[in-house]
Amino acid sequence: MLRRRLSSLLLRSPCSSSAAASSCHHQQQHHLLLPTHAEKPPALNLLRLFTSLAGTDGERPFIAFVLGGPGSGKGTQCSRIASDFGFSHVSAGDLLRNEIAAGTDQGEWILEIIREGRIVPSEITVELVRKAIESSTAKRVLIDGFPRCEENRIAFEKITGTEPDLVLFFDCPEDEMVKRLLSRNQGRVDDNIETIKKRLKVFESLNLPVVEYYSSRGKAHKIKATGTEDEIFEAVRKLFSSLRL
Ligand SMILES: Nc1ncnc2c1ncn2[C@@H]1O[C@H](COP(=O)(O)OP(=O)(O)O)[C@@H](O)[C@H]1O
Ligand SMILES: O=c1ccn([C@@H]2O[C@H](COP(=O)(O)OP(=O)(O)O)[C@@H](O)[C@H]2O)c(=O)[nH]1
Ligand SMILES: [Mg+2]
Repeated sequence: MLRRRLSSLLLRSPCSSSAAASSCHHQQQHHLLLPTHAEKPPALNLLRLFTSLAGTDGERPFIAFVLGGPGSGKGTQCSRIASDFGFSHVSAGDLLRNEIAAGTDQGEWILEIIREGRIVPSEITVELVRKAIESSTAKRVLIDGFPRCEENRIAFEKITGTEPDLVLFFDCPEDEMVKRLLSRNQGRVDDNIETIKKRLKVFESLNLPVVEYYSSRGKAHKIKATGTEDEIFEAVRKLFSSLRL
């Protein structure tokens, strides 16, 4: 059943759901990132694969993707994992907000996508994430809030030639996520009820399939994301303590 759903997901266009259709309106221009099985990664990217994710000792860092709905507590728990387990914390959302803060045309365009709760094209995010991993000196890296959809995942894996070692999934009920986002108070353009509703739809239709994909490969670990921050971190700590890092 899961396999049937996965294969149908992988066979169809990565942005074919209604929520995705609007999120990937630049799909035509990004044909190189689409997951046609016959397609080979561009030579330049293949070259990068051997240089960009390797540290000075020639090994890439341990990579954990941290996923969960908006407001599920990804950022909060990532900070704690980073300080207790020596991870570098790369937040894809923060990387995009840095682009906005830089005041470029591209930043303005990203702002509109975020304001509408849509997903920024992989071409931009994968490069930001790749550069952040490359410039980190840490041996362990958390990628918070990425990949957001199958297209992101496939583009990342193609361009970097690597898969995450672990995927953490914070499982949180929608009403709790909405409550947390409405009281986050960070002045974010997307923490309003209209955008939150769209983000929840995008999460369910596009991000959950990524979690299912990694579940089917035995890489995803689900953490119950309700309760206090401390309670949730206890479950996280157990998992990370059991890893051979
Ligand atoms: N366990 C928790 N209980 C209540 N509020 C929480 C909990 N974890 C995080 N929060 C708060 O909820 C909001 C969203 O958390 P955040 O870590 O930013 O989530 P995400 O990165 O998944 O959107 C923040 O204001 C944060 O302080
Ligand atoms: O890989 C990513 C990460 C984030 N976003 C955009 O940035 C917003 C905020 O992401 P962030 O992870 O900061 O939100 P959170 O889930 O933490 O509330 C998302 O809704 C998307 O519009 C994106 O397009 N691609
Ligand atoms: Mg966050």
